[in-house]
Amino acid sequence: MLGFITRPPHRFLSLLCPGLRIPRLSVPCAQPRPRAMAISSSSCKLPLVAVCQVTSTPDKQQNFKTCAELVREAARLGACLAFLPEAFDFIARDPAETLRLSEPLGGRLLEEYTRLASKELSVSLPPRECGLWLSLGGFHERGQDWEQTQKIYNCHVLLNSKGAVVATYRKTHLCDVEIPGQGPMCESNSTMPGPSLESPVSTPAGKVGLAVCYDMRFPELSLALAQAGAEILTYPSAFGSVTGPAHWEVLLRARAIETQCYVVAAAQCGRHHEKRASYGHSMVVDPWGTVVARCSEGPGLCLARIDLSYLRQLRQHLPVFQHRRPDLYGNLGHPLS
Ligand SMILES: O=C(O)CNC(=O)[C@H](CS)NC(=O)CCC(=O)C(=O)O
Repeated sequence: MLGFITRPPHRFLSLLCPGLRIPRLSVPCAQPRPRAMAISSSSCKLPLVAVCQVTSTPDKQQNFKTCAELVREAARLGACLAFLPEAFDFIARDPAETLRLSEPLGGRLLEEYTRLASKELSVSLPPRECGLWLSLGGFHERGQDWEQTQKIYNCHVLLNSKGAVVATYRKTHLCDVEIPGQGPMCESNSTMPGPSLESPVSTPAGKVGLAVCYDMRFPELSLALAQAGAEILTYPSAFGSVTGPAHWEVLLRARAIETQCYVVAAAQCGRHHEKRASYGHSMVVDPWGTVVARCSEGPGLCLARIDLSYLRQLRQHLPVFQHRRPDLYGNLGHPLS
């Protein structure tokens, strides 16, 4: 069976999508393929997810336009769940601007996204089995304590296909780092750390565990989510351009291998303004650690199918969760409350 594990059949479903203007040809199952790429009709029924890559700027309206175009494209291509990166709403020039541009969850921007997610069901799209869910990976949220703290939360919001907020997770590890060559990041200047983890959420693609960007450096969090039932871990990001080449893919693949989850990482890319750029390289990693989809340079999206029977099989063949020794090192990532 090892051969099966190292070359899972769904590996061939990975799609490399060259940017926003995806040729229709890259739609899975939409065209004849060479034999090695053949997709059985049953794999066509596997849920398709879309990972969107953008370059947010301080211009909220323009950012929404770009994201909405990608989300519509994802829906048209048959995705049941689309992922947007951290700071999909905007990337500001300084903490004061970040605070000024922020909104509460009940504000206008989320209302627009609600309309976007739910509208996609009713307009003249081809009928789909699933609606379009949206992972909004890192909304600058004015929380209930805004008046007292004058600080925001970095909030990962999950909308269902009716546009309802089904889960929120507020980034718990804030990125206060000074990497030579990258410019200092001090997220806590404007942001409060979230108080708790969020239990994984059932979606049409599988059970999604919510995290944000810098959280990926803390395997305790991913283990906690996996032990709470996550099948897909999400790390919407705005990763730095120095740490990116060194750590991004290694961390994401490590999180996928050790939790035996799919890992979906929608990323910011390119130059946001004169002071800031991000690494890009949005990707989907399967539970074996294979990168099954990745975005090319610049704004765009890539697609991947989520095969939960493969995930379960892998967990049976390689039962690391049964081999843990909490008696030696404690129960890292103990179950969520
Ligand atoms: O600033 C905003 O508006 C949104 N937040 C972010 O972009 C955050 C904090 S500055 N970025 C990261 O966490 C990058 C982590 C990273 O690059 C690493 O772990 O190496």
